[in-house]
Amino acid sequence: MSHLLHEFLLAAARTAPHRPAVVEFLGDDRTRVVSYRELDDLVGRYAETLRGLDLEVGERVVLDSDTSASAIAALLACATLGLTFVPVSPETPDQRVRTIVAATEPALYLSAGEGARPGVEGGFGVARFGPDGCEILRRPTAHAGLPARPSSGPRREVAATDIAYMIFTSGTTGRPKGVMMSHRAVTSFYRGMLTQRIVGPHDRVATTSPLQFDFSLLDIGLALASGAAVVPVPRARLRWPRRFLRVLRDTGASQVNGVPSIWRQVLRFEPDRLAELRSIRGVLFCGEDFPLPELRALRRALPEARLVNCYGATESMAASFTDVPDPLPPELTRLSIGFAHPGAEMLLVGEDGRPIEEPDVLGEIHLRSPALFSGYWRDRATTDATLVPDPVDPGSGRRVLRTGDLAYRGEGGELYFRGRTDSQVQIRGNRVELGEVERRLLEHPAVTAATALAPRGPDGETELAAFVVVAPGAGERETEAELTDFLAAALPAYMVPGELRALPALPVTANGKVDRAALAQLTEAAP
Ligand SMILES: Nc1ncnc2c1ncn2[C@@H]1O[C@H](COS(=O)(=O)NC(=O)C[C@H](N)c2ccccc2)[C@@H](O)[C@H]1O
Repeated sequence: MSHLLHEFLLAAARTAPHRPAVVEFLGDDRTRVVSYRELDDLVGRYAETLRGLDLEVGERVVLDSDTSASAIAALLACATLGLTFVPVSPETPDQRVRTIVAATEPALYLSAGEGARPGVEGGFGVARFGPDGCEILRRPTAHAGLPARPSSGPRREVAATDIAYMIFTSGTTGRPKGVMMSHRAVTSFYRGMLTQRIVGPHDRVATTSPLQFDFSLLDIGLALASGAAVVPVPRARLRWPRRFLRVLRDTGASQVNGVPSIWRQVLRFEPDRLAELRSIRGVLFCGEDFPLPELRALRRALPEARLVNCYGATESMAASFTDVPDPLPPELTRLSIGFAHPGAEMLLVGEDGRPIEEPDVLGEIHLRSPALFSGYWRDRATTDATLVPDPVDPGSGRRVLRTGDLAYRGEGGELYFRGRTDSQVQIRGNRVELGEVERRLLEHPAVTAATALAPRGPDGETELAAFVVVAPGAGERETEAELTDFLAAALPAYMVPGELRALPALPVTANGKVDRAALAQLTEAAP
């Protein structure tokens, strides 16, 4: 199997060209199937058009689209030419696209729509792509960003260490960081993922994440590397439980991947309709803790499905795949993130820099893996703070990924996620792990989802606040009052939120994670 992304993902085009590679939902009862042969042909046609621009390996291409057969062909065409694609999607605000364009100085803006976003200026070329081909609307005026190569001609050979894509994550500093992932890192991760045998050639993998989120790239890799089909779920259909389930039914989806929040409204309002979808054999989720009451509801609706908790960061695409216990023991209060996929290792490191082997001791996860990113784009300092010397042998020169995630080991050595290092807050001088407040809230029978945060109040004091979603039928106001007592009965006073509110739903970010910044704005402490 090749170390190059496009060869790795199109291998099935040679062995099973007629099998479906992408199944697109066109509207109720109407789908469009694109075979591996057709996908491969589209990649070839796009690559031929892009080759005419005479770009060099390593130049950037901003790829602006929803997930679709054409978008998959576009990213594979970029990979074929060694062009680094930078995926953005309709959820990416124009301002953020402008920031990404300014940072990456792309040679080309490749869009499924009408071209570059309003206000996005630069010497880059503009091209539009679709099922019928790729059309150059404006040639690049300058190949920005690459040092001139006086001697030899432009670089054409694609090496596995070339950067396949760059994903911009909103760094905690607020300035987005460009995570550079090489062909070798991505295909190494895909190999590790394939050992889990999550899907086979007859599966149809529903992907619900926007192209700007690398979860979508995991889904595309999982499907295509397994000879299965990708089923892009239109984003607008995710918000309506019945419409979402209709897409899964009409496309014959057998695997459904997404962050926990995609299930929230389905489990609340349409659990029975979900239970009717016998074709669903597997669910994979990632990105944040899946609230256990909701996970139990998912298990009840899909008793036969394999549920996989996938943990990891964009800097290595992911790191571990852990099956949710079946049945889910009633007394279970925490989900394991298990062990790293074969070929990788998650170390726990204490504050003293020493590796932790014994159970029940909190440490920071450090990842050893062939899938590690190549660094943050033009940000050496942040890269060096993240790709740190191997804690087992600092003098060796080897580097590992410092994840910023806290965890502890269970009796069998398996890991349990315990929040981010920056989710440890000090409340009136006491250390508080926000996850602990959330877990206690989730133990209340009326609570189905909970988020705790510690916004800084107007007086500079850090106040504890919590937001919950209560089960249908549980009164929101009385539950709020009851919950404060429920927490006070189990937690020290400084861990009881001063503000506790029930919401019909938790706000989520474009990637579907709970939007803590939006919740902080709702608190009384907000300026
Ligand atoms: N299963 C988890 N439980 C609990 N906290 C988690 C979990 N998966 C991540 N996280 C958290 O999310 C952080 C990573 O955030 S991220 O860089 O935006 N990347 C992602 O969220 C998605 C990630 N690249 C990915 C893509 C595809 C499959 C799996 C994972 C991790 O460091 C954890 O803090």
